[in-house]
Amino acid sequence: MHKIAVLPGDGIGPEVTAQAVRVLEAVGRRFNRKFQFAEGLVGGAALDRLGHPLPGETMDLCLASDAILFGAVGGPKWDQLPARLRPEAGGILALRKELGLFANLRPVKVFAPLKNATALKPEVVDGVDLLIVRELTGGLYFGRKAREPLAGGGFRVTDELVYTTAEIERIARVAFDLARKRRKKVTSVDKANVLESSRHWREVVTAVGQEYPDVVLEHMYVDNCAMQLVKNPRQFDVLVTENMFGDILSDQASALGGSLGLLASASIGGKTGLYEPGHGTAPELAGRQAANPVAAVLSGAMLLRYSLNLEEEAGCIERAVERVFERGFRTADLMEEGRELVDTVRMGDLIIEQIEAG
Ligand SMILES: NC(=O)c1ccc[n+]([C@@H]2O[C@H](COP(=O)([O-])OP(=O)(O)OC[C@H]3O[C@@H](n4cnc5c(N)ncnc54)[C@H](O)[C@@H]3O)[C@@H](O)[C@H]2O)c1
Ligand SMILES: CC(C)[C@H](C(=O)O)[C@@H](O)C(=O)O
Ligand SMILES: [Mg+2]
Repeated sequence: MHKIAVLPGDGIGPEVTAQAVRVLEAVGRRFNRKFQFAEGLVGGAALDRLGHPLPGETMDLCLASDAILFGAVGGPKWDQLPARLRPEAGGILALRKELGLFANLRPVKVFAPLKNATALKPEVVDGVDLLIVRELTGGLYFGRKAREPLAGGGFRVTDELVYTTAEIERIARVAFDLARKRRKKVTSVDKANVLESSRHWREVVTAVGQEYPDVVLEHMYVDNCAMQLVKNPRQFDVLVTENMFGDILSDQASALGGSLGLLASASIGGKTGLYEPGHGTAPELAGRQAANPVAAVLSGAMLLRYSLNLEEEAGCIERAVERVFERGFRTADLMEEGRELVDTVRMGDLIIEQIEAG
């Protein structure tokens, strides 16, 4: 029996998470695995009901589970609150930190049937298969923050970017270990021409790289990387980078696949892995079953792979998704002429159908 905590959150979070749960149930039936799902409140939904974006009972549920399936949190309703009450800082960021989830894996693999769905030329994105390893519990997000009023009016505002050697070493090892199982190349992305933290990042990643002589290491400035991602994305295998750089580059890289609605992620390194789509709550789509649930569904596949060690089951979900695209079904974000438009629930149905067909 595998215990999975389900934290749907806000906006489209509950809609896409519902499909991910249904798909996991279908995989359970097909492979005779028992998954026990237990839902918890998080984000704005938790704040409205229980007064905190990460209530103690949700934390307890996460700690008592084998893995966590997370939707998305936040929205305009809660944007003006102080940080500790905001669904983002007080909810998902606090949860990642509490659980020690320092490594965030965000794969971007372009599905062959979708190579015309991007704004880029199909020959640029065809065959892209890269993995962003984003440091998740340090860097610019978690340094000292301040807002000090100035005598003459206005403020002096601060966000510090802090890393220790050990924090850089451990994320570098995750990247090199994963590269070993892939095409054996790591691109470390930094801003070492300007930032002291990046200068040290580069030294430490280089030193860790010596332990992996079979893996090619290159360093790239983040501004150049943003450009290279759209110009020649096939050059990349594993990218490893600071928290905020990884946040930005991963949304950008998702567009190679056609939509942010395809970007799955795994946050690992602590006791319990957390799996969430890379996108947010998309308030403009919420309540309409218009969102693409594939990022959430593929995050479920990553949960099977990284927390439960069920590789065959994970692969089954990934193949089912690809097959549904081959058959010409598209949610609105990926819609092209000559394809069939489906809503969130129908996309879930089609993936399940494919899993059941074997
Ligand atoms: N992990 C999280 O909980 C998380 C992640 C990102 C943003 N957010 C929050 O979500 C809220 C909205 O932020 P935003 O608009 O900048 O980012 P967003 O990711 O919600 O949306 C960005 C764009 O992508 C589209 N999109 C996102 N997910 C989609 C899906 N599954 N299918 C189809 N289209 C999809 C949206 O329609 C929008 O055009 C904010 O409160 C933000 O803080 C939360
Ligand atoms: C909601 C926000 C705090 C979050 C982040 O920046 O990590 C999101 O953008 C993501 O990419 O998971
Ligand atoms: Mg983001």
